[in-house]
Amino acid sequence: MALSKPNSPEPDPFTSDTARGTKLAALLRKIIENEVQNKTDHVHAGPSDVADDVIACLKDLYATEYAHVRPLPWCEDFNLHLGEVYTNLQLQYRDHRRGRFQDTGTIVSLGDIYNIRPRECEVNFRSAVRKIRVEGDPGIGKSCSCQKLAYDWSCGKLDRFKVVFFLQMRHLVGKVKDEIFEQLLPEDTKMTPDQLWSYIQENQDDVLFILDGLDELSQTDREVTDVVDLIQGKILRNCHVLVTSRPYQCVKDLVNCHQFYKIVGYSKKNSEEFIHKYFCKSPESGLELVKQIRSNSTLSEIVVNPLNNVLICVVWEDNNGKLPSSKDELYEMIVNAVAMVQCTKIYLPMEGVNLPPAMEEALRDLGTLAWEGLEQEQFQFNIEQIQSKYGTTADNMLNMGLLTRDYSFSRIKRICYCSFLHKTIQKYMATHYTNGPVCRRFGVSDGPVVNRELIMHCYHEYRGIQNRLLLTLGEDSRPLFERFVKELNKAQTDKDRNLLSFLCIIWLGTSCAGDKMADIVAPCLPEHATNCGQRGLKVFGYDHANWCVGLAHVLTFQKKPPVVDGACLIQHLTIHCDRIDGAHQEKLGVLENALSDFSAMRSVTLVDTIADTPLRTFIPRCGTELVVIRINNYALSLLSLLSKLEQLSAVSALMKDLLTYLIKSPHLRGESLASRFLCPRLSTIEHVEIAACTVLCDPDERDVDFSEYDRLLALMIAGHSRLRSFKFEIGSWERNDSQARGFGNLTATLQSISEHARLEVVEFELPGKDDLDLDIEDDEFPEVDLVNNGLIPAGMFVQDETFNAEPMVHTLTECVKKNKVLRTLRLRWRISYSKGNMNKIYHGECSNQSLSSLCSAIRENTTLETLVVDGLLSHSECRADMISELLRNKPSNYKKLSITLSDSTSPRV
Ligand SMILES: Nc1ncnc2c1ncn2[C@@H]1O[C@H](COP(=O)(O)OP(=O)(O)OP(=O)(O)O)[C@@H](O)[C@H]1O
Repeated sequence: MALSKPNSPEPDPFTSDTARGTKLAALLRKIIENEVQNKTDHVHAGPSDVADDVIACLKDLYATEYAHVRPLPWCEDFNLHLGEVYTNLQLQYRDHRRGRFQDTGTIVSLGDIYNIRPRECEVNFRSAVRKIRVEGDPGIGKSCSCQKLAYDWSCGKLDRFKVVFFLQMRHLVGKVKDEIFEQLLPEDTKMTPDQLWSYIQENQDDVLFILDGLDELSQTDREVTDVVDLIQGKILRNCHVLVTSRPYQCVKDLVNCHQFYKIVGYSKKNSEEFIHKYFCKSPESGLELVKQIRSNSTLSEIVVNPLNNVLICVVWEDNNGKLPSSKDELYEMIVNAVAMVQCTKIYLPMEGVNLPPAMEEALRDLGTLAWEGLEQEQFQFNIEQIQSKYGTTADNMLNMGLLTRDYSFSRIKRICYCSFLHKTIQKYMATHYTNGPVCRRFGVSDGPVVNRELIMHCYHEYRGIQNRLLLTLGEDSRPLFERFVKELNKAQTDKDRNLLSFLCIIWLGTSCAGDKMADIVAPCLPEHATNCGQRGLKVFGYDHANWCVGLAHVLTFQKKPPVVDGACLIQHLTIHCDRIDGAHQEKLGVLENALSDFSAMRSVTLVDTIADTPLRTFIPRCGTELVVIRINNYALSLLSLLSKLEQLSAVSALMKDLLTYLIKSPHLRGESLASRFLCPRLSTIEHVEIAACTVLCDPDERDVDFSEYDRLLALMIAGHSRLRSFKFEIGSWERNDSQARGFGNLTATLQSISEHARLEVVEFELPGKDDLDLDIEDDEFPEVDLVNNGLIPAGMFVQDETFNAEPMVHTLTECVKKNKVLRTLRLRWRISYSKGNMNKIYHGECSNQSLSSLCSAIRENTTLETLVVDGLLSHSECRADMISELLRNKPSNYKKLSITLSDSTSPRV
């Protein structure tokens, strides 16, 4: 370390002093000489001597002040010594290659991470591990573990490091170099910040920085500090850093850390061990508490969290064996106890068992403070601001004990601030002690009717805040959801009910604990769920994905028996697919999982499926009777529709394969097994409707012959053995390739229909022409002449194509002969001209003999009630006569019988 030389002595100002001044001069000289001597001593002390001084100061600090935790910071005399109460925790290690957390076994405190003796082959690897990230939920013991690590070092248990700096991120306001002095060292430290920094630079491998609570570093401080550079190795790259934060926070800053641990709290054994340590002076009481906790599953879960565990001990101790059954109840008891103590202190008489109004008011204002803090992710509050905002109530708020007063760590600029004694208590206060602010951001009011306008306004105006709040509160937003349900029950019209249920599901999907709160919302939702936005509500894109997640939570809850008596299940689903962004694959996966075995869903309507809409996500594998696919606003790509159809049949094809496999496996006693378990899971879809206004060919894809559709339609019909009705409607074909045939040849489909045992209604409505998008040369199609000759309307080109309808007429005949369940069969090929396009119009041809066979089959069929065949065959005198003859002697079972021929006088090119 480079040390500067002492300055040469200044000329003596006192040599010619008068006698009166001689005494004073001598005194001053002595002072100056002492000062110079001090400086010289200091400068002559070696670097390691002064470093030893810093190390001694740090060890002293960690062994005294930092050796205690104060679980209830408002109780100054309630300190627990780490050496007595620290209890092992469970840590998990994240395997970088697999990306999953695994139990660590031997690592039960942060010190163990450094004390593991590396195997020889790992030495190099371990020395490269310098930046360690530790995450954990609130109250799980991150700070406590950091304190213990520093404490252990002060006791000589971590001698692998010469120096350990423990910095709390919420107090960090400047560069690390200065913060070490601000937070940790006394004013008379023998080193300057620059000297200590040089020492650290020269001894990097021997220095450990413990950085606690990176998530608590404010945005403003983040801009001035270099702590993130330290974590990322941009400065002091060979120093060791252990940094803690709450889960999923500051991910970007921490992503390159070499190792990643998660603290998951106490094991059952640890939590009991802590209780015994806590009650070491009254072991029977500890034993009784352990017994009570063991018999209460909610409490057993709660005490995994060390903060909750110590609070339960306190409540148990203070309440003579009365125990809360949930975290909310526990906090309620604590808050009550704290408020009561305050009343006693300030001689405020209780009103029976109730708190006096002044104290109630203070609690409500604390709720408001808590809420406003959460809204801005603020956990520390300026005391002066509280005093000026809350006036006379401020004293009670500040002194009650729910807020801890603290000074900023800086010893130079001391600011007094306060914070809730724990962040989870801030959340609890925000949701329990305020009727106003939280609900107000969601438009939920105390009025007797739903204020629809207000709810929509809040959604538009405060969606960001709503989002943040739901994420921050987690399961603590239960009371908020209870309010939503109250509002839902107030709804008098379907419009209001639909709006509120839609938003409730979105909010559930936004919350990080939506799965745990679905029980509140699910019983009150209507039977029909849809993500169709309400008039006037502009739904944010990501909220459709949140809605999918929320719906998944509701369905998962509704699947579990026993569902609340009288509560209805969601039975109909309408999804506007174009609003769900395919980028949210993960969220769609959550819905697919929940929906796949949800047997109560009777109908699914998919509106405006787009190219990447996965049908399987939205159609349960069992129970659903009706599937409707309706494309209103989009011209659908041909191949996309093909793939949709394939998926739809794949659902049941898979089941069929499984069934066949089981039936063929004698050792499984397949048949009975299959009928008991698999048959009910076989596709239960009874009705399918697919309607698209326009089918387009993707410019990059090849056009496909209609026979490709025919094959898939046939497959689908055969795959859905319980199908009772099938409707398929396409407005128009738009094609690039004039060679590919668009006319609906339904040979395979009709074959499949004729063999189907249940199908009663089949309706096809298809275009009898293609709209071809061709580059038409003027001389090839002299439009003007045609128009002038009055053959076609202006701007339209028509090309006729003859189509061999013989096979289709034959299969139709077979179908009408064979099938005895079909009641309605409509096959329509419409021709409507569109301006400006080249139209290729199909004219079906077949022999008179085939048509005659069809007419006979129609006459002999006794089960059909409606038969319409429209535009399949082109006009000829003979065909027209045969059909008139049939219609004149219409058999009595037909309510409607109609066969029309396409117009032979269509304009010709
Ligand atoms: N290992 C432990 N042994 C004994 N008590 C513990 C332990 N860990 C935590 N505690 C108790 O739980 C309380 C809360 O723990 P701590 O403050 O470390 O949580 P945290 O994870 O840092 O929370 P936050 O994220 O809110 O800062 C401590 O004050 C202490 O009383």
